[in-house]
Amino acid sequence: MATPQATPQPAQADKGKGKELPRATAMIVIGMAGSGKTTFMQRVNSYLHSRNQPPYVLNLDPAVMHLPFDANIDIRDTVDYPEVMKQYNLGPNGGIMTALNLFTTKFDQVLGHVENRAQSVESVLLLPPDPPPALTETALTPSYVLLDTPGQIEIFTWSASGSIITDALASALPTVVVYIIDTPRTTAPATFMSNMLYACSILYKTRLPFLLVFNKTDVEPHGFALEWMRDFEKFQDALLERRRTHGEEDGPAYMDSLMNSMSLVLDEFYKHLRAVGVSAMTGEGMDELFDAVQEAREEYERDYKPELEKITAERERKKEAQKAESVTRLMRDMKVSSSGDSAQVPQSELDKYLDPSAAGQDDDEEEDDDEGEVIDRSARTDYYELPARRRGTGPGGTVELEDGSQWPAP
Ligand SMILES: Nc1nc2c(ncn2[C@@H]2O[C@H](COP(=O)(O)OP(=O)(O)OP(=O)(O)O)[C@@H](O)[C@H]2O)c(=O)[nH]1
Repeated sequence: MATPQATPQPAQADKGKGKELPRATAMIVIGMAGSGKTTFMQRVNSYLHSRNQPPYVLNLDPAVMHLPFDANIDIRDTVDYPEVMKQYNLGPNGGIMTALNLFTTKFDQVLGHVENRAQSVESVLLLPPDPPPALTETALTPSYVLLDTPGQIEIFTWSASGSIITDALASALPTVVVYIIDTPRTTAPATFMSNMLYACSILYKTRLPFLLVFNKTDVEPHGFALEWMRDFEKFQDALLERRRTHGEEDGPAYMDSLMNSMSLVLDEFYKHLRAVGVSAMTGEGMDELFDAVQEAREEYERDYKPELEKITAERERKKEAQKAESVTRLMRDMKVSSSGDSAQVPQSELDKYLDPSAAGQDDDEEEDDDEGEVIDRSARTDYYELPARRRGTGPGGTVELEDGSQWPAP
């Protein structure tokens, strides 16, 4: 039977394979509005807590009013979404996009927190001085990093910040894209096809291991979807049947021939996909989900990691070349200025070329930076003294540990 502890300890599982993979697996949860992402996050979160494996949770939706689970890092702590809308005169979607862009500029800090917690040894350094006895080091070293994304799917999947966040995370941790589908709303062949095309576009954009999660199976079992994915003739039969029973209701008849052709094209795509059915509401299918995540992690290690390493090396090479070019340009400019033909290069300019991180760091700017600091709520030394409400424990049901602290109930 599948359990989340299937994630191997790096010391054993990855020994002898070059650089050790972090113990944690990142799950980026993406889905159409209303597909059940938040409920799914809550379910996965409480499932892992019930197995004494609290995940490390990131909320990237700045507009969410209420989070029914604890988030270690919450975009709302760093970016004030209503203020962003007001200041930049934006509507709700523009506001979410801008808030995400602003947060992305701080994502190196987020990665710092995540990487520290994902490595078992370093995580000890982040433990509060008196962690409750019920929470052992293993429990505080997450095996899973969960990332909840904004409800408006395109804001994450088709924005530069979404790509930056995905790429950065994938270069730090084994990462899996979890695509949530609202099963009851996918029973019409046309809707199913649209959803699959969207999934296909995300897969090709991220190039990461991909997992289709048919949610709400308590309302509609996902068997029909698996059948359509396995056998395109079954999908084409369903299309014919739908046309017979619904007539032109789903659109003009020529759409059917388009979908017929697409089902053939997507046949190859389906072969590379893992699909599971879950009910975020009842908790059904969680074991199969973690089996599939474990398989996806192995795929990351086998196929994606070597590719990523190649890209990273190439990027480093380009950066070095750019740096060398800047220095050459600077030296040329300095020669001109020392001959008295133009103004001297100010020291601050020199600093910029020689150490870009040191450029323009006066006291005021440092203060501004502190304002947008990314907060790891769980790494605060006074974390356990904070009232449960401040720690984000929502009313979605909690369990009390031996020391009296609250965690989301399974
Ligand atoms: N029956 C059933 N309902 C579900 C399930 N998962 C989610 N829902 C319901 O679906 C609705 C949407 O769920 P959310 O978790 O808010 O969906 P979301 O994708 O986060 O929504 P946005 O944040 O708007 O994108 C809610 O009414 C949930 O109660 C499930 O497994 N079964």
